[in-house]
Amino acid sequence: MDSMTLNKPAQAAVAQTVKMSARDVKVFYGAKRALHGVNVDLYQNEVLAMIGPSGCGKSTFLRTLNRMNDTIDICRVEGKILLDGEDIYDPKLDVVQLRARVGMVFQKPNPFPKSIYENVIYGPKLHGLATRKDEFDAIVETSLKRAGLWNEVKDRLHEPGTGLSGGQQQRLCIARAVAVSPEVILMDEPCSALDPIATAHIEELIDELRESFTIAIVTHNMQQAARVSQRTAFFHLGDLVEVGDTEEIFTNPRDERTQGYITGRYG
Ligand SMILES: Nc1ncnc2c1ncn2[C@@H]1O[C@H](COP(=O)(O)OP(=O)(O)OP(=O)(O)O)[C@@H](O)[C@H]1O
Repeated sequence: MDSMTLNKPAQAAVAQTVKMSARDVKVFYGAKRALHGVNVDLYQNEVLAMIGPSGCGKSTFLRTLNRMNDTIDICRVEGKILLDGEDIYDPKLDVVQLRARVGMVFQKPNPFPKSIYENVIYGPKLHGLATRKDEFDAIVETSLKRAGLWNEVKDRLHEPGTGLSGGQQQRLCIARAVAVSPEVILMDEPCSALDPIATAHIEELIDELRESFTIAIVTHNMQQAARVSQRTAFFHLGDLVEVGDTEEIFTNPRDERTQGYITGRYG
């Protein structure tokens, strides 16, 4: 069912409200084609995991979803990416606004060299979401709470974000992403630079964030994909080979390439 009803509760993943759609998405770096025509929907209040061997195009695809590929000169995107049914590659579309609606968390925690407080209010300031100090204070508190970081930093909000541990920095980056109230959050291997405890913390957080956002996560870690996602997409050599319920993909994949990857035969 592709109803466009918004503000559904977490179990909406079952009802499958489509938030974003990729239609025959091809990506080229110069003459080289990195994606061969990807079709997939992202459902509201769902975590979609993207897995596959190195170089298969997972990150390239993730970056098409908020036009991060625009920053790469030789990169060209064909096909359609729809957000709430609207083409995000429409030339009239404001890319800064798009990235507020579709936020991103990167592999390496990358807080700005500013205070924890300034990191969180950076986006809201840029987008004019608040003007008064009490409004910014409220955004900082809510965002840090959502990112599971408030209790650890509430007494040192004006200390540098770069002084936090790696796991805390990544949660600060998540707080920075949620501070602008995005609808979709893209995560590109958000735990690969973190230890197992910090990783477990982020995974729990992803599950909580799903109640409010649509999440797409690229991961090399198949256990992580199995733990955090409701659906998984398997990419191979620029093709989206199959996408389905995570449990199904990991226990009963349809394609032998998926089977080969999840059983460790390659990748
Ligand atoms: N900026 C770029 N310029 C040229 N080619 C690129 C660029 N970024 C990616 N590619 C190529 O596109 C293909 C897909 O790369 P991509 O990084 O999307 O794969 P991936 O599945 O995310 O890999 P990994 O798991 O190693 O991060 C690869 O062949 C890669 O070399």
